[in-house]
Amino acid sequence: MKKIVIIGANHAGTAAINTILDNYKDCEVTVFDGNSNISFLGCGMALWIGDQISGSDGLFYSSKEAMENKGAEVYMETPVGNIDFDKKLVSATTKEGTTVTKEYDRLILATGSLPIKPSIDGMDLDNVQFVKLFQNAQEVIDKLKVHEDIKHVTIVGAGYIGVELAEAFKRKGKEVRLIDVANTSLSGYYDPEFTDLMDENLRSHDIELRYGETVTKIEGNGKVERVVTDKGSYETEMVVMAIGFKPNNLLGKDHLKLFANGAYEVNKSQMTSDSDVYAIGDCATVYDNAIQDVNYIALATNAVRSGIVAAHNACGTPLESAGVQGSNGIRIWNMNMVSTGLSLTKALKHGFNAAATDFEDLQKPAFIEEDNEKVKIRIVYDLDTRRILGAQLASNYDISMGIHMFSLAIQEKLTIDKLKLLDIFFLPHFNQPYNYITMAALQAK
Ligand SMILES: Cc1cc2nc3c(=O)[nH]c(=O)nc-3n(C[C@H](O)[C@H](O)[C@H](O)COP(=O)(O)OP(=O)(O)OC[C@H]3O[C@@H](n4cnc5c(N)ncnc54)[C@H](O)[C@@H]3O)c2cc1C
Ligand SMILES: NC(=O)C1=CN([C@@H]2O[C@H](COP(=O)(O)OP(=O)(O)OC[C@H]3O[C@@H](n4cnc5c(N)ncnc54)[C@H](O)[C@@H]3O)[C@@H](O)[C@H]2O)C=CC1
Repeated sequence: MKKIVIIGANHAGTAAINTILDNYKDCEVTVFDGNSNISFLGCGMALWIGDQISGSDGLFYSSKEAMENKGAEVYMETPVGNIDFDKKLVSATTKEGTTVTKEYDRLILATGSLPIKPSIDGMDLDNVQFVKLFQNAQEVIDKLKVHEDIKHVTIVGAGYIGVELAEAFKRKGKEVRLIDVANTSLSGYYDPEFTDLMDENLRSHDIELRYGETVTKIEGNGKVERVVTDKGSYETEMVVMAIGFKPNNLLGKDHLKLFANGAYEVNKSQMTSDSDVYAIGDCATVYDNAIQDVNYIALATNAVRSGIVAAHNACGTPLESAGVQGSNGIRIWNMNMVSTGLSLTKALKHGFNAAATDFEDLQKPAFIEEDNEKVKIRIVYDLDTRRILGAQLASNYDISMGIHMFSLAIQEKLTIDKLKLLDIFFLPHFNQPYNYITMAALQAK
């Protein structure tokens, strides 16, 4: 029996565990997780806080029992404190204080990420919240219920979590302020032509936007009373920190090769610099097809795929990841935005001789008078190689499926010219004969 130990049983860990248990009967699987729950979908947090779903039950898709029923030995609330990589031993302490030591043939690290915590005064005041775990969301919801004096919430970080939570708190009837060091929301994913649309959307729902400001301290008397930035001081009763994740590399940082931000560097088989150790999900790097190099992109989708890849390799079936494009999407009130690969801003920063081709039109012919919305598209490409580097779409119409084609185009190194005469079907219920993808591609220089 091959002994496989998996540390971390959230999205990446669960995918690896299930892949092993479903496909390899000759493996002994031991799982450790420091938390009390498995597979919490953080993507549902804003929906839960904003009362758009009835509760948190549907936000889990696996459990200790489900894994045990398939044959795994699962230790919950049992953080691993030490790994002896030479002797291949993992040691953890249970909630009751017992030490469990397990030997491994292959180890899979799925320890995820931790929210970035700025070193500023006031971080330990009451009502300064982080939003990563199920328990974090529960705490926010409980506080809003109990403390009716929390009328104003300030969110630091206008990335994906910050923007989604701005809508959620507004739906809860709170006054909401969004602060970011960047000059727009979602600056890591979209160009200003798109983020301007989102900011207009946020402003029209009375979200106070404070961009280009750095929070220098949080003040209060036991609990939060105001946030102070390099440009002003603002009264508030709750501060939510959402300024990104850092990889949780605590267990392997002194033994394994690390990426610039501390993530475990892995090859396309998810193998680390120690050939018996794999790393998956938010604690590991990805191969980014847009820049054609190793990168760090923390997304649940990457976590799941990397878990599947590592599981097969750890059990002896060679399988390589196809790489990723960082495809992502967001819906705020009725506005949908999706992107993949590089924005023009990012492409230029990476040194590409990049250009963008834009087009805006109705989704369907103008004679369709109902359920027909404007769509804005941008395709980013390399003027030297003609390779497609990224795409962005925005609309009140659900254009989400459109981005997958661009994801594949980047993965397969397609040129913008190949897109110009691509066979795209037409039916007035869906689109136009001169549809915006063709039109944007035809206009490329
Ligand atoms: C609010 C929010 C919304 C999000 N929305 C989306 C979305 O819409 N789409 C998307 O693709 N992504 C989204 N993400 C990102 C996504 O949740 C992460 O990319 C994903 O959780 C990564 O999964 P993971 O299993 O690698 O790591 P994690 O989810 O961080 O899990 C790591 C696990 O390891 C355990 N662990 C850590 N250290 C130890 C130890 N020493 N011993 C034992 N166990 C340990 C932890 O308890 C945890 O269970 C969102 C994240 C948040 C917070
Ligand atoms: N829809 C989706 O796909 C979602 C994905 N996620 C993923 O989860 C991860 C974490 O999300 P976020 O925390 O929102 O990270 P993020 O990277 O999306 O956004 C962080 C934001 O914080 C800002 N920032 C950084 N330092 C700051 C500081 N000191 N003060 C003020 N602002 C600062 C950045 O400019 C950026 O806008 C990301 O990888 C994200 O992609 C999260 C939610 C939804």
